[in-house]
Amino acid sequence: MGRVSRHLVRRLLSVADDPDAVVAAAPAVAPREVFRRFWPYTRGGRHRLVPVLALSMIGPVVDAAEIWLFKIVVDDVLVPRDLRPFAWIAPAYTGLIVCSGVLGYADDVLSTWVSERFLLALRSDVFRHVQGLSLGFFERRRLGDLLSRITGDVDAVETFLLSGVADGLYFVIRLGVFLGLLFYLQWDLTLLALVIVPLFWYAARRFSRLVKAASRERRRRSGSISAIAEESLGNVALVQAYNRQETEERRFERESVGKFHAAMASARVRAVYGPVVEAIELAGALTVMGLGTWKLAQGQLTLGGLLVFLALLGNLYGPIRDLSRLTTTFYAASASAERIIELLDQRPQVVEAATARRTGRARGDVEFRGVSFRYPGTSRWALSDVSFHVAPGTTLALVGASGAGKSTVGKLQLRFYDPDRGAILLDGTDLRELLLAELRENVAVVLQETLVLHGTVRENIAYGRPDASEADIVAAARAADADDFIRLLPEGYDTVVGQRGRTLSGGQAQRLAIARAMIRDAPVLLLDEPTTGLDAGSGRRVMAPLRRLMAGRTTVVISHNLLTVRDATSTVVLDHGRVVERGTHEELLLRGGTYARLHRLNAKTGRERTALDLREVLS
Ligand SMILES: Nc1ncnc2c1ncn2[C@@H]1O[C@H](COP(=O)(O)OP(=O)(O)OP(=O)(O)O)[C@@H](O)[C@H]1O
Repeated sequence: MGRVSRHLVRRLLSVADDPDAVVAAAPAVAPREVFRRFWPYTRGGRHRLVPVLALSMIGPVVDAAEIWLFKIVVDDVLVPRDLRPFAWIAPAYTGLIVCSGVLGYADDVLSTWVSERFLLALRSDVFRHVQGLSLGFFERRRLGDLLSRITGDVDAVETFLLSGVADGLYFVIRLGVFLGLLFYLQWDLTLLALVIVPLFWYAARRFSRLVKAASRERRRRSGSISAIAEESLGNVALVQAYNRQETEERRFERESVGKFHAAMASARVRAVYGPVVEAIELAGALTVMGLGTWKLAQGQLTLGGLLVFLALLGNLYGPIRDLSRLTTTFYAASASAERIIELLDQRPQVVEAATARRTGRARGDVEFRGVSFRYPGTSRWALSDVSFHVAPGTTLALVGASGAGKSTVGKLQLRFYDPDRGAILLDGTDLRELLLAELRENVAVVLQETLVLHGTVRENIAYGRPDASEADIVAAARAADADDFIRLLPEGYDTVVGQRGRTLSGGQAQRLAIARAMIRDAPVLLLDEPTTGLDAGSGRRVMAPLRRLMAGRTTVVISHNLLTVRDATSTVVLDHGRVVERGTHEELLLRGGTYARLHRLNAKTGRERTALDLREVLS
């Protein structure tokens, strides 16, 4: 091929590059590795693979028998014009068709069962794995892309491993049956027919590489499309309030167009591949036909024999062509497999020690001992040498300007991350030596963002303790001052609150979260700005239930709200990740440091304070 035409072909089949990708392509993985990784998921259905294969063997045998009957029709009925053999040929034909119908049905049902079982096992495992990853992973990844991998890409792995392999074996069996028959009929013609096989393989290899590139791009774009849809629709209020619909549409369209181009590139590859394969096939058939006709003229072959040979040849080239086409399908599916493998290769940053201890219910003694922490991939210390101690049943308030590291303390307390230096202790035991589930059982959280699930009010409260009784739920709601408003909802405790509690007010959602923490009845309580986002009235209303919740528990409260901070047994002031002051409210005021300054500032701004001031100024 000349240089110009080679360049033309490359352009025709190339996939456009995208320098500012929303979702990056997963690293390439060799097909053998893909098999090694996913073969174990066939465990549940492996015993049924044997009948599936046995059934797929019968198909080609039936087809071969049909062609053989055709030979008999030509040589024994048509050429001698003798109708007698037809009396047994007709029922034999019918029998074969019925037989292949029944077996085809069994094959379909069984192979679908095996595939779906595989998908069931793989999808559940991928979900379980992703759910077990640390918070840090989710803070860096795009949710939409994860969803696209768990749904779309998992399906493609099935193609790679089961349908693909089953089809491959089926084609090999067909190939074997027809090749055997052809050799039996005319070994020299058969050898001649096989001359083109290397050409098939060469074409398949060249094309499959192009198909893989296009498929990778398609899957990556699918991930980007889901990611953008999830982000735009998930923040629809922001998008609409700021009239950003057009920008979002453009972003969405850019990825959709990218997917379109990738799909077109893939179609072009396949469209070129089809005729190339046909040309190779034709070359083989013509050569065979030439030699066959010469043999017919020489009387070495009957007409029926030649016709059957050509019919069988079509059946031989079929599976060869299908096998080579299968390699392109394989490569396309392996692009998806790579995206799943990349997910499965993610290790949780926080791992439970093999020697993790069972502690049962903690007393609630919390200590940070010289804790320093940097978020993965960042160079700034979010916390530097932070130490404090909270005795059981007491309250520690964490205050400081925005970005000082307060929420980070909460994340470390829940062991969403491990400190780089120092240790966090619960009842004197390093958190890294505790069972993760047990640690979290001992800590209840109420966060600034309202964590409300799509479900009924009852389900949302019982999320804190799934075995809670109806009486427990109502008691928790009462203690959280939520019972009154819940009863006024259209269906009371059975009212469905939208995702993230969209059908509730901020204060109501917060009280629901308090009820959930209440029902959990954990010895340690973590409150991250529980009154932020609420107006003065709602904030005050939440205070009483909060106090009830805090009573008798070790509480770490991150707050800008004077009411919560004043109640605290002691207060720690953080600045740029360091503890700059500590003491009680009065001590800190007397000291005249940061706390006192912030307090004075707040007194000045008084009622006019805005949400922004609240982040900078302690109230
Ligand atoms: N997931 C993250 N990855 C990287 N850096 C982070 C991450 N989360 C927080 N940070 C950084 O760590 C620092 C401390 O953040 P943190 O959320 O603890 O502050 P904060 O005191 O709770 O602030 P605020 O009062 O505004 O909630 C900030 O500089 C922030 O940019």
